[in-house]
Amino acid sequence: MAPIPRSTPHTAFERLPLVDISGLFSDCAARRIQTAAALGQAAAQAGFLYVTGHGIDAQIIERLKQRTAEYFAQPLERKMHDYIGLSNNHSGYVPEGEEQFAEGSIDHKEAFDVGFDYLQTQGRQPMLGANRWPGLPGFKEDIKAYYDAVFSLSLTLFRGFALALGLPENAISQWVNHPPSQLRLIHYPFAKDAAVDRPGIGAHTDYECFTILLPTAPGLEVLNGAGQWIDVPLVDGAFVINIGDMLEVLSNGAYVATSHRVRKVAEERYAFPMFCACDYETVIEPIAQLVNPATPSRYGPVVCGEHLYAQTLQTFHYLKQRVARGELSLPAGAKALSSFGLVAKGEEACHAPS
Ligand SMILES: O=C(O)CCC(=O)C(=O)O
Ligand SMILES: [Fe+2]
Repeated sequence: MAPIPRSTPHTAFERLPLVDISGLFSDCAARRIQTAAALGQAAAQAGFLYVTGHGIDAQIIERLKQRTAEYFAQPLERKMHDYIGLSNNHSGYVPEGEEQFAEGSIDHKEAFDVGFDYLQTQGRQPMLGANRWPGLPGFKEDIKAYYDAVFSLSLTLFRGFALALGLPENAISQWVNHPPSQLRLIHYPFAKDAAVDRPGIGAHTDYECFTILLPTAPGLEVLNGAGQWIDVPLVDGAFVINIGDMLEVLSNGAYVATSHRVRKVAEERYAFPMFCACDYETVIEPIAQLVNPATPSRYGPVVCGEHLYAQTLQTFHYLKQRVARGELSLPAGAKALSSFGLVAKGEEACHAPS
């Protein structure tokens, strides 16, 4: 799908807006609506914002950071026991170079991908099943505690975005029961004397509805409406939220997926994006109430899980090999990479995985 003009262009913001979302947890509908309006305004103007008042326990966050640092400090051969290519549902360790968006471009990062941990046998999908957990003591418990906390926050945000779009509060969250939403634990090593100066992650938009990101150091940059890359410094106690391709489609372009990238790190850095999707079989297309003669439908439908899987099949080495060997094939009508969202002109266009 060719990029289309934005209905709501991003502004030339110089810093990300900050929204205190504590009002979304209120029993008072008027307060929820008021807070949702602030959330919607930031989503429309920048597509990227800080949120405070999210209610996630600081200890859960501390333990996530600690377990992640312990995990990546292990020798490579140990981490390769958890190699993502050994899983049936795309969870596990992602070594540097495993994921490639364009020939020759390798991001300087390693990751561990954690899925919804869907334990039922019925309804399993390529990106929805039981996680491949490493044996490291405490890892599963502490990472799962963070996943569950952020998943619950995502439901509150789904309701907030629905309200902000003038829809019933459950208009989107009704499709979020056991989605292929992935939490990535990312490690950007700092190699002061590295011969090759490689960026952390090239410019991209995220595939899903939105991402709840926790970074541990600066390095993230976001493209504003004037085409400038804006720094995202850390704000104590805040998460960074960004709109992804699928909320752009559901909102019929009211919110636009914002391009972002991670520059070459100046210190060791970790980042924890939680990519918030809808259930696998959800048809992602502009929500009917947002389509009218003044704002006709701007996007065709895609099936949520199939779209994520198709993008992943085209970027992960182990999956590309399985496709090449004829063991797997792209879902019918799969879109090429970078089919949604608007990426920086002249930048290598790529999408982050999910
Ligand atoms: O490391 C970060 O701050 C952002 C990571 C990111 O954009 C991604 O994984 O999609
Ligand atoms: Fe991203």
